[in-house]
Amino acid sequence: MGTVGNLTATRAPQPWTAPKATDPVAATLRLPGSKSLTARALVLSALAGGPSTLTRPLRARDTELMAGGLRAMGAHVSTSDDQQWLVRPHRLVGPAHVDVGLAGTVMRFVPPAAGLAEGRITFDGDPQARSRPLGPLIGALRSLGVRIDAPGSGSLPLAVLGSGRVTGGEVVIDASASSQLVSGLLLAAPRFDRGVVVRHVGPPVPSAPHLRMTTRMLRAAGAAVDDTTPDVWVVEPGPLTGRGWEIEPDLSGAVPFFAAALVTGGQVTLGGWPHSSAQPVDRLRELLHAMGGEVAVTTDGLTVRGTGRLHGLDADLSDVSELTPVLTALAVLADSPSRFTGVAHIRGHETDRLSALAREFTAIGANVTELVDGLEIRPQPLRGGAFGTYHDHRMAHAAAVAGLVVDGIEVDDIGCTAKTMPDFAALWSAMVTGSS
Ligand SMILES: O=C(O)C1=C[C@@H](OP(=O)(O)O)[C@@H](O)[C@H](O)C1
Ligand SMILES: C=C(OP(=O)(O)O)C(=O)O
Repeated sequence: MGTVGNLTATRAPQPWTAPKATDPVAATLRLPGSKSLTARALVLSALAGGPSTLTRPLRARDTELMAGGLRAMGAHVSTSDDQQWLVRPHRLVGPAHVDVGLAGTVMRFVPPAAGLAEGRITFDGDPQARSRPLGPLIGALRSLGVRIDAPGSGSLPLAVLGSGRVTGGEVVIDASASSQLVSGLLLAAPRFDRGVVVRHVGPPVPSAPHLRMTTRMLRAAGAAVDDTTPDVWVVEPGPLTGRGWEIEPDLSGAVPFFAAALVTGGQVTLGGWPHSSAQPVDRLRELLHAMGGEVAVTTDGLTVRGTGRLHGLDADLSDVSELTPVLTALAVLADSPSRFTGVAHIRGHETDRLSALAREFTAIGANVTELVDGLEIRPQPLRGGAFGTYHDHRMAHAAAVAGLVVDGIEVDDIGCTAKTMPDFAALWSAMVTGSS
């Protein structure tokens, strides 16, 4: 295990030996709600004109921090019922402090909303959060009329000195480091005096499906949004309405479980899957199909079946970059090489994922080479050993997938999966032992 950056543990790391599968997995799972849908629903609800509910939200570190941040600024957010959270908007006021943890959603979605608060709202998070890109958002907010104190200029910590209103208008931003820089601006924009016109200039913006999720949810909350011109998003000023949000199961969180179906030649069904999804299920279907799996939506849910074959592939993963760690785990176990590109920006995710994946998989015998914007993987036999997570939940998922077929993969800190799925280890073990 290595270290990346200046890490300070906030809780005792919990080592975990990834369970090996003795049989093909066969499971029907109920997994928690989508992080991305829950985060957006919380922000839109806090900025709405009336109360909202979130049904089957994700309760995990990232979404608890989002609820906590909005609450600290004055919104009434009740999360006591696991099945339904209630948000009653209230005038947003400082002084308040928002702990962003390591959540990109909190650090990029809440500062634009804080511009609408009256008073000083401070933001900071885990040590690793200070290396995640924030500069373009700080610059954009300043040019939209928000006063910000940011000693690091491009990173946390920062303070938003809200005046209770944001002028808004036209802004140019380089959002190649994260789609969240745009999503954050758009989510608060209906409440800006002049709305917003966001124009991206720079290398491509990643994660297009997450931007479509943002515009879709804004429209569902009553906002007028035009995203017909590539790299330009227009949000008109106007009220947001409170409403009931049905949160879908988290597709990205389900992917390690689906990967288990491919690796073991088994079958995993994700129950509660909606007929029409805001998550990139078609892209996932293409990728898993190309790697040898079969994906079907039935009345039982979203089912992935392994065929006993696991192939490598060349793919641009920019649309689904958060899947890179688990797809890398599949690729190291495949029968042919893989090349993943288009994901330079994941060096700014929870950790530098390209470097962490190359280092940790190499340490257990794999041949994984870093590219500027991706990874090259040539399958060869693996061995057990320590696997470092760098506080990154998806590194832990990747290790768990490899551990299905490799004895003795020791994950240094399985607790980091609490970021998006506090029960990951228990759900995983239940699937592997056949008790789910
Ligand atoms: O808006 C969102 O909910 C997200 C957008 C994506 O961020 P990037 O565009 O930074 O990859 C994704 O990777 C992240 O997990 C969630
Ligand atoms: C990149 C991720 O998270 P965040 O929302 O913190 O950016 C992720 O969950 O893979």
